[in-house]
Amino acid sequence: MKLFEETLRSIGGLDKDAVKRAQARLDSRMKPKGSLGKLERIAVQFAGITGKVFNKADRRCHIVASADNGVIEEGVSSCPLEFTEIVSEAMLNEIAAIGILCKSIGVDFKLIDIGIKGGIKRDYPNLHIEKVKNGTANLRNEPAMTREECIEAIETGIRTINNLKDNYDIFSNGEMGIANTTTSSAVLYALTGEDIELIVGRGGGLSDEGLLKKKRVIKEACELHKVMEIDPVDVVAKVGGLDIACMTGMYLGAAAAKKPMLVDGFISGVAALAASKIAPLSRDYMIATHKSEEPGMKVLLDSLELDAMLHMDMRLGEGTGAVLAYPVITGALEIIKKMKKVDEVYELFA
Ligand SMILES: O=C(O)c1ccc[n+]([C@@H]2O[C@H](COP(=O)([O-])O)[C@@H](O)[C@H]2O)c1
Ligand SMILES: Cc1cc2nc[nH]c2cc1C
Repeated sequence: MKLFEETLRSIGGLDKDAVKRAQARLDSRMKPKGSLGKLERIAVQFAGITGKVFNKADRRCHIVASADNGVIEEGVSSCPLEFTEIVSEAMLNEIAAIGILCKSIGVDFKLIDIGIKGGIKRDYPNLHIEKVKNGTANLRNEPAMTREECIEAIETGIRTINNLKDNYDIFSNGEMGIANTTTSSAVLYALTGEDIELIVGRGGGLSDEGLLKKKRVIKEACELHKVMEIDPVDVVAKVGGLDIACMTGMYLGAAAAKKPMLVDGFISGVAALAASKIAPLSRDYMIATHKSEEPGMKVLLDSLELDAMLHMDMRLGEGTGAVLAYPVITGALEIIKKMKKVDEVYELFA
C-alpha cells in the first residue's frame, strides 16, 4: 500500500522545456515541418520523458504478466484454462510468438507469474514467481479479487520496474491469461460507460453463441459489482484480473521512473487506461503501438486519446504488437539526432 501511494505521489508531468527544444530541433531539419508525423511525436515525447533531446532505446525490456481468470467457468473463452500455463512456458523457451520476436528484435524478455493456476513447473532465470493467488474468483458471482490483492499485484508491477529501471531505456508489457478479454472488456465498460456492443469481441475465437453469453456475463457482473459507482482500483479488483493489475502497476512504475512504456493490444491497453484513471499524468509516459483487431481497441484508444502506429490485423496479445514497434522508436530517436539543417546540407552538397 505504501509503495502504491508513494509511486502515485512521485508521478510528474513531462519536461516542457525539453519538449520545446526537441520540437524546435525537428522543425529546423531539412524536411517539411511535421512531415515525419508520428516519428516526430515519439522523439518529442521521449525528450519530455527523459528531459534530454537526444535519447537511446537500445536497452529494451519486455515483461509479460500471466494469470488465470475464474470467469472462465462461465464459458466465455474458446480456449482451455491450461493454455495460460503452457503458452507462458512456450514464451520462456522462445517458441511462442513473443519469445521469437523479442529474440529477433533484440529485447530482453521476462515473465511474471502473478496468478497462474498451478504454475510453470520448471525453473527459468527470467521467470519471476510473484503469485498473488492461484487465479482470480469468478467475477460473475463474487469480486475477482479483494482490493488488497489488487494493490499487491499493482505493487508487484511497480516493484518490477523499480528493480529494472537502471538497466533499461524503455519497457513494454504484454500478458497471457485465458478469459482476459472478458475481464478487460468489463474494466473498459466500467471505466468508459461505452456501449457494450462496441467493447466486447471474440477474444481468442469465440462462437456467435459464446459471444452473446460473454456480453451477458459482463453486463450482469458489472451490475452486480456496481462498477459505475466505484474507483478504478476497485474496478480492476472486482471485474479485472491479476495480469491487468500487474500491468497497471508497470505503467505507474514506469511513469514514476520517467521511462517510456509501450502499450500493446487490448488487455495491455485496458491496463494503461486503468493506470491513467488512477494517475492521469502516467499517460504521458505511454506510447501506443498497434491497433488490435479486438473491437474494443477503438473505444480504448479514443478514451486514452492515444493513436496506434501499426495496423497489423493482430489480436494475439503477449505484447507482440508492442515489441514490433521497437524499430520504429529507434528510427525516431536516430532521426532527431542525425538529420541536418538546410544550410548544413547545402554546405555539403550544393
Ligand atoms: O491483446 C489483444 O489485443 C488480444 C486480443 C484477443 C486475444 N488475446 C489473447 O487471447 C487470450 C484471451 O482470449 P480469451 O478469448 O480467452 O479471452 C489472452 O491470452 C490474450 O493474450 C489478446
Ligand atoms: C494459442 C494461444 C496463444 C496465445 N497467446 C496469447 N494468447 C493466446 C491464446 C491462445 C489460444
